[in-house]
Amino acid sequence: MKNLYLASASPRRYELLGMLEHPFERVNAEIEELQQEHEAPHQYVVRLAIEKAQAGLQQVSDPQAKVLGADTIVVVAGKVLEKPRNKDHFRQMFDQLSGSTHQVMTAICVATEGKELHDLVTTEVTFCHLTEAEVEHYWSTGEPLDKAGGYGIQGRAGKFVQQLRGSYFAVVGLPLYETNQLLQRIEQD
Ligand SMILES: Cc1cn([C@H]2C[C@H](O)[C@@H](COP(=O)(O)OP(=O)(O)OP(=O)(O)O)O2)c(=O)[nH]c1=O
Repeated sequence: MKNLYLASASPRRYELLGMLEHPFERVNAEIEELQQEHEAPHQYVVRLAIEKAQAGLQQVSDPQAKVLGADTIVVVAGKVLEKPRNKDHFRQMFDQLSGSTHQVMTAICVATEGKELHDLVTTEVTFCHLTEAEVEHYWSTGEPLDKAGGYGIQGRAGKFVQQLRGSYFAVVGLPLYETNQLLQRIEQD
């Protein structure tokens, strides 16, 4: 596959897309991430993935470009948890995550000149009950800062996960199977 671009600054997405073994370049796609009133979480995450792919497409001058955008959110009891702004915000988030099941939604979108395909992957994750000391310690590692829901399943938060139903890679930021399928479909259509 040629002319593939990844519209993401996420080091995780860069590494994961590399596993699909298609050569690609990175392109900048800064967009505003703000959930609108009355916008359901699944609509929100899909909209962001589409906006990232389209913003990336604007950046490249390649008419054959296929631009991949993705977005990940954590949803607890219907509410979206974004990246933690500070320690208090992080504590509030972990109050909800500790000892319960939440959803991680990752949307992906591939945009070309004139075509756009997207998909949504939802994974259920159950966290064990965490003590205040564990939550404090996890914050002090710095790992929560740049991650939706304030945790990295691929890192120190892996040990909090009692159960996962769905795609591990989608939780980390890029569902490998679904992304590969989307790239194949855009080639064929
Ligand atoms: C839940 C979870 C999220 N994350 C990460 C994936 C995403 O990088 C990030 C969610 O934020 P996003 O806004 O989806 O992505 P981003 O800002 O990191 O990068 P870009 O918009 O440029 O593509 O959280 C993990 O690494 N591990 C996890 O277990």
